[in-house]
Amino acid sequence: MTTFRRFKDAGTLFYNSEGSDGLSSSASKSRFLPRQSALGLSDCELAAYITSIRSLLQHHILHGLKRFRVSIVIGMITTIMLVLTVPVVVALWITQTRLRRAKLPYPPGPPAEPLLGHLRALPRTYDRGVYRRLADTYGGIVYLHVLGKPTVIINSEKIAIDLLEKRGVIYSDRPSFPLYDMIGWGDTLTFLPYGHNFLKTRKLIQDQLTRKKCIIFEDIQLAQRRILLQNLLTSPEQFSFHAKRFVVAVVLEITYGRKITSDDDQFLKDAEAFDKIVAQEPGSLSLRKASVLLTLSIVESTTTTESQRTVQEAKEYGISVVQDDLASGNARPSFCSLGLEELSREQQNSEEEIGRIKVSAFQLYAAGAETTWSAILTFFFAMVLHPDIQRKSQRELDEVLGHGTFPNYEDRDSLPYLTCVIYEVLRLDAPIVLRHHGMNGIFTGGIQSSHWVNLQILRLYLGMFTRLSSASGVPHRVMEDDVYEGMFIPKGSTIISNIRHMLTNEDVYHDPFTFCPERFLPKPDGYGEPLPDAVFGFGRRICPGRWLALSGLWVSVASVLAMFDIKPIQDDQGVDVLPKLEFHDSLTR
Ligand code: HEM
Repeated sequence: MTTFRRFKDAGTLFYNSEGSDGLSSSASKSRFLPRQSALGLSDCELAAYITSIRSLLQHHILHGLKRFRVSIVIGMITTIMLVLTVPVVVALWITQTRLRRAKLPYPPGPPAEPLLGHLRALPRTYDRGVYRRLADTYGGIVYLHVLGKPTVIINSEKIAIDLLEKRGVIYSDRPSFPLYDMIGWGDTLTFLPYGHNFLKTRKLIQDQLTRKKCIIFEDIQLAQRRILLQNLLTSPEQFSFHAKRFVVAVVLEITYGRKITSDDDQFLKDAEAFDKIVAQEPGSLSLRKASVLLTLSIVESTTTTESQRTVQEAKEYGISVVQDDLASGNARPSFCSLGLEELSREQQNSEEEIGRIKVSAFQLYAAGAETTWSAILTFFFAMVLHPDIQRKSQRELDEVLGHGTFPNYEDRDSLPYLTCVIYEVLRLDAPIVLRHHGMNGIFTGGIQSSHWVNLQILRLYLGMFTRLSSASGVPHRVMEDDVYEGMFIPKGSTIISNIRHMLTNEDVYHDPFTFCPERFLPKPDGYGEPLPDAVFGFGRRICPGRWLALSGLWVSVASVLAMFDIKPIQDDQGVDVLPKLEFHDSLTR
C-alpha cells in the first residue's frame, strides 16, 4: 500500500513505498528526504499536483459539508418529530396498557362462565323483555360476552349520547353483517364500516336529505297522498297495501324521478321482489332454521345467490333508467339525476363515483320505504285502539282547517296534537328494533360462514342472540379501547342501543306503555316529556332520512285523519273485532 503524508514542520511530502509511515527510525528519515519525489516529478510539477489534489479535496469536503448540513437539518426535523410524537404514542400505549393492566371493571352484567361467557346466562326462548330486565338489574350500560366476543348494551339515552355522539369518532363503525353481505347489501351505507367510503357515501346521501332540501320533496308527497286517499276510499280493507304504495312511490320518485302511475310499473315490481328478500332473509329465518341452513351452507349456495341477483338487478335497473333519461334529455330532477349531472359537471364520473350513486339510490329505497310504512301501519292500529285520541286529533284538524279541508305542510305548526300522535306512534312502537339485528350480531367478529368449525361456533351464538335482540337499533362498533365513567369498553365491542328501553323508560316517560300523545305537549296542557329522538339512532350514524320520514308520516297521517274515521271491522253480530298487534321482525318491524 502507498500513502501520501504531509508533515507540518517540514512542509514537505514524503512518498513512502515501503508500506511503513517512513518515520519509524531516524535512518529511514534521512534516507528518504527527497529533493525530487519518488514519482519522478519536479518541484514545480509536484506543487501543481498538490494544488490540484488540494482543490479536489476542498471541493469534496465543501460538497460533503453541504450534504452534511442538509442531513443535519433533516435529522433535526426528524428528531423533533420523534421527540414530539414518540411520547404521545408511548403515552397512548402506556395508557392503553394501564387501562388493561389496571383491570378497570367492565360495565356491569350478569355473571359469566369461563369460555362460554354469558351464553348460558341468557334465557333460552325468545323473550322481548330480556333487555328490560337487564336494564332494570344492571342499569344504563351492560356488558356481555359470548365466547370472548364483547357486547355493550346501552339502555340510557344520556349514555348513548355520551358515547355514540360525543365520542362518535371511535363509536361509528359497524360490526360485520355476513348475512347482509350475502344478499347483496354489504355495500349500502347502513352496513359500511367507518372509513373513507362510508364518509363519502354518507355525505352524498345526507346532503340530499337535509331538513331544508326535504321541502323540495313536499310536492311529490302531496301528489302521492291524493292517490293514497283515493285508494283508501276505493278499497279501505287494503289499507296496508295502499300505505306501502304511498311510501314506495314517494321514495322512488325522489330517488329516480320516476312517477309511479300504474301498479305494473317495473320499479314497483322490483321493490316488491326486493321486499320479499328482505322479509324472507335473513329477517324471517327462524334462528334454528338459520343455524341449520348455515351449518349446511345452504344459504350461501342457493338462496343467497338468487337474492344477490335480484338486489343487483334492482340496483342496475334504477340507475340505467335515469342514465337513459339523461341521455335523451327527459330526466326529471332526482337524487340520481342530480348526482350524475354533478359528477359529469365536475368531470368526476369515474366508475367508482357512479357506483356510489347507484348503491346510495338503492339504499334510499331500502332504508326509507319499510320504516315509514311500518310507522303508518302502527298509526292505523293505534287509531283503532284509541278512538278518543283519533277524535281529539280530528277535532284539532277541524278547528284549525275547517271541516273537509286537506291539511298542507304550512299547517304543521298549527296542529301540535297531531304531531304528538305521530311522535307517540314512533315512541311506543319504533319501526327499527331489529330483533334480527341482534341475530346478525352473531355473525360479527369475522366469523366466516364457509368454515365448518366456525359454523359450529355460530350455532352456539345463535342460542344467545335469538333472545338478546328485541330492542336494538342498528348496532355500532367501537374502534378503540375506551373508558366510560371508570368502566372499560374493549376495542371491537358491538354496541347495541336499547332504543326500546330508552323510549319506555319509566324515569323519563310516565306510564310508558300507554299510548298518550299529550305526554309531549308542554305543561300545563301536557306532561312536557322529551320527544323520542332516539328512534332515529345516534351520532354519525343517525338516520339521514329522518326529515323525509317525518314529513311523509305527517302528510299521510294528517290527510287520513282529515278524510276518514278509522274503525275496527265488525263480526256478524255487529261487534267490533279489535286487531291484535303482532310485529313481523324483518329488517324493519
Ligand atoms: C320512521 C322512519 C325511520 C326510522 C324510524 C329510521 C330509523 C333509523 C335508525 C334507527 C337507523 C340506525 C341509526 C344508528 O345506527 O344509530 C337508521 C339508519 C339509516 N336510515 Fe333511517 N329511519 C327511518 C326512515 C328513513 C328514510 C325515509 C330514509 C331514506 C330515504 C332512511 C335512511 C337511512 C339510512 C341511509 C341509514 C343508514 C345510516 C348510516 O349507517 O350511516 N331512513 N334509520
